[in-house]
Amino acid sequence: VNITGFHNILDIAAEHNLRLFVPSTIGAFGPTSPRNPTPDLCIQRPRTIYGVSKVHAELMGEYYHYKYGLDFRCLRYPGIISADSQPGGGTTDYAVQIFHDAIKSSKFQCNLKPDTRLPMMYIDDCLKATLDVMEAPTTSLSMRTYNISAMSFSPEELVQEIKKHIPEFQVTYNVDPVRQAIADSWPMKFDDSNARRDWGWKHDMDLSELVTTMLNAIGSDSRVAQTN
Ligand SMILES: NC(=O)C1=CN([C@@H]2O[C@H](COP(=O)(O)OP(=O)(O)OC[C@H]3O[C@@H](n4cnc5c(N)ncnc54)[C@H](O)[C@@H]3O)[C@@H](O)[C@H]2O)C=CC1
Ligand SMILES: CC(=O)[C@H](N)C(=O)O
Repeated sequence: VNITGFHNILDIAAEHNLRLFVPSTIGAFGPTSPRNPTPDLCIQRPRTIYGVSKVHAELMGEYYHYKYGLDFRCLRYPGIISADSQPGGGTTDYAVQIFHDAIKSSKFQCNLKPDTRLPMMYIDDCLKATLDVMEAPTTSLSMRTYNISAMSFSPEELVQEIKKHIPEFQVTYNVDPVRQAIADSWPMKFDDSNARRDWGWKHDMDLSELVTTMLNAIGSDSRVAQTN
């Protein structure tokens, strides 16, 4: 999807003079990238095929832009958190599963170390940034691939915020060495100053409001399910 399928998309977009958006990720960086903060432009040697495919997408999109004039736009998303979809097994998805388990049982087993800091963002901010960059005037874009950021937190910080709502909430840590190694190679904090300067990016939701929003959304879904 990120490589062969993407080549097809590039050719179709160039042929039909389309404006093309491609999501990249914090995973497009690796252990030799600066991590705190990680700027837009720095070394990118990810050690996952996911990250390699995303760097490929960023570079191919920018090649088509400079070579063929394709209006390619790309955002590096942090871990995206929403109540609308089940976690898909990603390295940041502990930060989605934790809310479901907190509501269901007030217990959660975390697969990352308590101090593993990663950039995160609520889905509404992700969608806002995507629409904003797609509607930005071309003349405002000094780059074609931008970091965007909202918050960075660790599992222990997230747990403390959830405990403000569910004091009995209990967490145990059963670290998954594969996901921990990936997380330890990713940015801890994003520098998104270029996006904020060029096209006015600004996030709306911080950690405290994220926890309130997610617990309310999943809590109400759970009550509806019980009623049904
Ligand atoms: N969820 C996250 O935290 C982050 C996501 N991203 C990127 O955002 C994009 C979307 O991610 P998610 O929504 O989390 O993924 P997801 O796995 O939840 O959704 C992917 C969707 O694409 C569909 N799909 C798969 N193959 C397809 C194909 N050949 N043709 C058409 N549709 C196809 C799937 O049915 C699914 O609905 C991905 O490129 C991912 O790398 C980047 C950073 C963070
Ligand atoms: C941050 C990502 O790109 C992905 N969702 C993951 O958590 O692995």
